[in-house]
Amino acid sequence: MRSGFAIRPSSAPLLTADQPLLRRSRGTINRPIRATTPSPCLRLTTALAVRSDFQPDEARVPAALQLPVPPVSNFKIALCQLLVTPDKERNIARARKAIEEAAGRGAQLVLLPEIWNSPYSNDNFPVYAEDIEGVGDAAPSFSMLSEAARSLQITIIGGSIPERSGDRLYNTCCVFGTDGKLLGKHRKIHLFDIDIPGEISFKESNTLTAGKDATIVDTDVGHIGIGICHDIRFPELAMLYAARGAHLLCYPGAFNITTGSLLWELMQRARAADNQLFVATCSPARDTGACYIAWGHSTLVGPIGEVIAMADHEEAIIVEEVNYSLTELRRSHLPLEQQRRGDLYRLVDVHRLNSRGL
Ligand SMILES: NC(=O)CCC(=O)C(=O)O
Repeated sequence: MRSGFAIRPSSAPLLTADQPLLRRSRGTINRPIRATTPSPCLRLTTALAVRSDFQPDEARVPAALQLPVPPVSNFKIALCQLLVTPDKERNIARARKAIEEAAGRGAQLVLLPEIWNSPYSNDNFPVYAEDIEGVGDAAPSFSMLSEAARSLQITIIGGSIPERSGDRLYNTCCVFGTDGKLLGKHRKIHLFDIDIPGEISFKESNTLTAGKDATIVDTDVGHIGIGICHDIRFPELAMLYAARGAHLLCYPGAFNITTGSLLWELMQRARAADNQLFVATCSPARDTGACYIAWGHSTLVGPIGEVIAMADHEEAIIVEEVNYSLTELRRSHLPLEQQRRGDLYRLVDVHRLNSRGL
């Protein structure tokens, strides 16, 4: 272990590719529904009626895009669960070291936590914010990520940092390609405003402005839909990414210890299972002395909602394989896309509808 990060072996997938998806021996799955076979004529009528009613293509407006062939069939992803301190320089140096270690362990994609360069608080956001369109010293976190991606020739989803743009602040995730260029930028679209008396009260909207765009980035390791923490609670965003042909969803996130235990894993597994794709999350490590205590437990989830690897709450680097053939396999077992009821419900991708042909 070169850097002193705790490395936790990944837990085994709940199901592997050669295991049956559903248990066969119990329940009603294999039981005949009818005691008698209906006449061929009746069967044909039923089949036609079902087909014309279902309209699966219309359940996504515009219609879902075909899943593009990914540029790689499998690759290693690293989730760098970092301890965040008030010392910004230290945070940047520590993140750089973690990225290098992850690349040394074969990661082609590195994911960092939400707000990793600053303590997570409304007082600190303006102090640690960077103007990522500025040059040189204006954005040391941004510059480090770009340099690391280029020199290590990996893709980096740079967690998030407070971004200053004019007189506004955003919670922003920058994605860098293997040449160090910025491929895309996601500004958190669902701000985290919560008030559970006696437990937790936090209002990101006191200092931050919500982003206006869903962000899907075309990288060397596939089409990646980006959300930041609270964004994961909104299934529509993940569905929209899936309909735009995402291979993987990445959520830098800092759930808290009140909601984290019940919901952090559940949200990730639900987004993965709903959409039959991989979901990766990355949290800061837990610091019980901090004003906001992160839940930790950065996770990689596979396309039936199975946990492939999960950190505990201390600092750690998880390096794990993403194998896209599993996505194809799961979708062939259970073709949800063809079973949708466009006659009953629809998801409208407003931007794609308006811009036609995204
Ligand atoms: N930083 C966040 O968005 C936290 C979200 C969270 O904890 C939740 O319960 O939602």
